[in-house]
Amino acid sequence: MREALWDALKTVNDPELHRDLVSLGMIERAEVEGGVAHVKVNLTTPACPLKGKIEGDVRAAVLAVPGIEDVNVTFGAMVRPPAQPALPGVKHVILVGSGKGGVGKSSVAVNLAASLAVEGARVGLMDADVYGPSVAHMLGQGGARITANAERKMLPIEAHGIRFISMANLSPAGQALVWRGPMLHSAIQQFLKDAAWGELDYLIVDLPPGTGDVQLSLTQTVQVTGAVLVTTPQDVALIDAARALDMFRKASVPVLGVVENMSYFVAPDTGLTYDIFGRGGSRKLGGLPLLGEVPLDVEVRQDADLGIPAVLSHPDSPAAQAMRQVARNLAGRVSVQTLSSLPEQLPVV
Ligand SMILES: Nc1ncnc2c1ncn2[C@@H]1O[C@H](COP(=O)(O)OP(=O)(O)OP(=O)(O)O)[C@@H](O)[C@H]1O
Repeated sequence: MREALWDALKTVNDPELHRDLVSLGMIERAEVEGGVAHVKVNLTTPACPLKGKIEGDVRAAVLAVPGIEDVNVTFGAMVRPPAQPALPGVKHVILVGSGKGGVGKSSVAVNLAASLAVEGARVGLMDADVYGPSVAHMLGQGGARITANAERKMLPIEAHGIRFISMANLSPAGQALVWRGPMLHSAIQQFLKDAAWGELDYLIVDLPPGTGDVQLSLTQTVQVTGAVLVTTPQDVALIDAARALDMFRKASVPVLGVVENMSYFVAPDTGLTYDIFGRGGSRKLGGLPLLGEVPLDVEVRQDADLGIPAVLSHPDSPAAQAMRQVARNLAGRVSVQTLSSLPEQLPVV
């Protein structure tokens, strides 16, 4: 019976990886007791966007085995590291970039990090937007100061389940930075390598807008899993987003997808939808996977100013729901990219 159960599980494919759950090492436990099958699936990310589909497929395949009357499916999750992890203890470094400023890149980075943390992932957030660091403010920690541990490594600040480091927590408030390329390069290196990040599944990096020194430094300092491009749908933002896309491609950084922010607006009084910047415009960006369309929502702005990500303070709002879906889709893309480059038969984790 046990063998028949495993054979049935071999027929269930991960919908994105198009490989069966057994060869992907995702079945942690599969037993039959008194006609009831107990199956534990170890997902490749706690933020798996296809958990419901996988559960349905497992149930259907297992219940087709003669003698099995019921099935109990449980889930665990472990984010798989790439063949070469980004930093010791850090599995994936994900850059969040934009061509144009003010399109909501930091808002997306903060809400992405908070969403992944809510799903159960260990998440860090590095504010590499050294000219306009806003992450600390958006997490309600603008006044906090970074301290060092006994090994003289910077200790990330913890807020809302996220460990983060921002220049805003190092330099006196309100002072402009006038650093040039080499100084920026060493600051970025220190943020990455001289910080006690600990064990992280995802380190999200909020880049400055555009295509400059910081972006280059980052891609040269660590093995980056990929980048997310944030844009609004209007042409003037898309032109700059295309430049950022070109930069990532030249630096051999895979672009995992695009987030269309301020995609549309639903009037709270009438319920009418307005495509203020031309919803769907980001599809013009050369066939990149669309991770999600986030509406303009006054709560996103208010919550950022109050220092609590919208996905935490207004989880049911359409913008928060869209951000949560962006995070799941991103986590799915990271898993696909990581597992498609690994060998045929993977060990069970
Ligand atoms: N979906 C949204 N709905 C409403 N307001 C938003 C939304 N996204 C971002 N904002 C607001 O727009 C402004 C710019 O957002 P944010 O700072 O995240 O952009 P950015 O692209 O990181 O900017 P910069 O170029 O300064 O780094 C902020 O006031 C933010 O609260």
